[in-house]
Amino acid sequence: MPKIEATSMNVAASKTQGNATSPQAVAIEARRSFMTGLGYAAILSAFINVLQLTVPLYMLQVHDRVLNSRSMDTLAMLSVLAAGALILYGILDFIRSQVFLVMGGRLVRRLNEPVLSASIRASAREGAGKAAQALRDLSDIRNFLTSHAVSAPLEAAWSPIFLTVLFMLHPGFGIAGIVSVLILIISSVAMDIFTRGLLSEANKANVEAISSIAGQIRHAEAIESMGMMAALAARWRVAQFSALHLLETGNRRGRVISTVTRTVRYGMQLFVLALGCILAIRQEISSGAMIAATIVMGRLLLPFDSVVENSRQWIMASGAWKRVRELLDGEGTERQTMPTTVAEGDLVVDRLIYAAQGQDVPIIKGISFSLSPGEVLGIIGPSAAGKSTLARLLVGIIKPTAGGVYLDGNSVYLWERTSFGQLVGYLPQSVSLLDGTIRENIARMDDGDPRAVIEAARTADVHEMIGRLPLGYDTPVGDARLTLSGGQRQRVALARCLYGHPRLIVLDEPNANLDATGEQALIRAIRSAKADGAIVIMIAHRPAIMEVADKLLVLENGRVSQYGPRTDIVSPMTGERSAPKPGPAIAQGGDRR
Ligand SMILES: Nc1ncnc2c1ncn2[C@@H]1O[C@H](COP(=O)(O)OP(=O)(O)OP(=O)(O)O)[C@@H](O)[C@H]1O
Repeated sequence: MPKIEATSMNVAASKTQGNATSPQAVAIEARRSFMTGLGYAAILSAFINVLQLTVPLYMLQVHDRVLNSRSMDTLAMLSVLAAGALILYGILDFIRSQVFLVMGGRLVRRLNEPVLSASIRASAREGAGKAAQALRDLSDIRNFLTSHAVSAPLEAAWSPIFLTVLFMLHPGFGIAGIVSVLILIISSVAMDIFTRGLLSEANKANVEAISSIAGQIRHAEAIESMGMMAALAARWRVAQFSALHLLETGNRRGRVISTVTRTVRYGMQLFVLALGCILAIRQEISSGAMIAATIVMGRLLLPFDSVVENSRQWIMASGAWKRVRELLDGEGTERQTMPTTVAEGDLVVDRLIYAAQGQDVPIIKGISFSLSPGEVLGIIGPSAAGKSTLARLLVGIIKPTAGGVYLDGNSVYLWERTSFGQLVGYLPQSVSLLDGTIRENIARMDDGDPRAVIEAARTADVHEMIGRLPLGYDTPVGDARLTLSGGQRQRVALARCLYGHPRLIVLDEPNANLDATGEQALIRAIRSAKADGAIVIMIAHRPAIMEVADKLLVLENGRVSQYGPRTDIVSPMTGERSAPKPGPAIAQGGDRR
């Protein structure tokens, strides 16, 4: 999504740009706020656990006091107390659920925009489709925080309350409780050891498989027309197979452990009942104590069982959080946060070198040139010479490995993105419109001033075409809709590029889909931008539009082979030489790899 990056069309992302908080700081703050919420929930859980003793204590009292004394007053008083305690329990349980709800909502609200911006940037940088996964991860984390799985460990942490009550009822119950808890803790550790790795791998494989297929589905026309469906389905099966295999193995192991755990839990409850029975027969405890101990034992073991049962959700949620953190940590704080909205000066490309991540051989191998406002530069060269990479460097999407691109003295890469977007128009090689109306697309996904929208459309010579559409400027467009032809899309994208009189315009093959009329309109648009004082850089294979260029730069294998006034350059396309002249030194800085 390079064009989004370059023109900062994303309103949501843009709003985070203005404040100085780094994505990492937001993530740390979100985590801290989560831990604070967890602290409150833990305190509430202590009271909730105490109040869970209401039913066993009520039973104990009814059995031991009311049945012996046959006192209705005592029963009424105990019932009122128990009802009050249960109401309080309900209220606290509700408040605890709200704490998790608020925590989940707050976490998502805080991280939504940084994660969206980071996803867009990661996609622009690395073409990483899986960056979009982070947004799904955030939603999964929120769902996890509102599920029961999250509170189980907090309840388990307060198990000493129940153990104390069991010891008070009889030491035998207490010892049975400790043994049961130890067995369940061993179960949950075993669960973690035997399933965590598999489930994390399965989750990772699944995320990668879905990201990859989601990317392929976008090319539905090619898949359908050229019968690639079967081959694609086979690849999908293979990708899914490995994820499913890991998932099934992990789940099977988990199922065995949780079945054993549950059986142990029920067994220990029965044991406590039998023990209570023996103690009651020996008259060491009352029958009420026997029943109360059974219930307390059930309450003691339930959260441990729940921890084992829900461990998969914990593993998935921690995987999701890890991916979100990695995305935000990879963001870096290298962009400036101060908006700069003025750029009256030259564009200077200074000894620019760019090597893709993990590649030793640079794509751009030391380029230098400069352009003044009102100058138009045409970049030509064979396929894979590095023209589009240079265009992406010129609009600050990717970070130079060495050297830099400066507009009015400011680095285009470091520039705060929203203000930079207002000064820049970029038409990427593969044009895509965003989901929204034509008006919104031209106005860079804002409502935009209608006069400015129409002015940009007129300059791109697309105003009349839009007028003939059923809904005019309100016509919905986007990659998913086939409302416009390739040429029409390119011209709407050109209008978006020209919107707001940008100072720097970079056009990557702007005439690729245009007919002769469209090409003439494009030439008029470039002349108008030039007259307006903009710096225009255009990349083209077809020579027709180069007539509007003041200078030409011939790029070959990442190096400038010729640079100078248009009339002096030998065209690699036609082989014509207007006025022979060697490429000037300014066009050949940096190293020569
Ligand atoms: N992210 C990347 N990782 C690795 N190699 C890359 C990356 N981006 C571009 N390249 C390589 O850099 C070279 C230049 O690519 P680029 O798209 O800039 O060429 P181009 O001159 O615009 O080509 P064309 O005229 O065909 O569009 C190509 O060999 C391409 O494979």
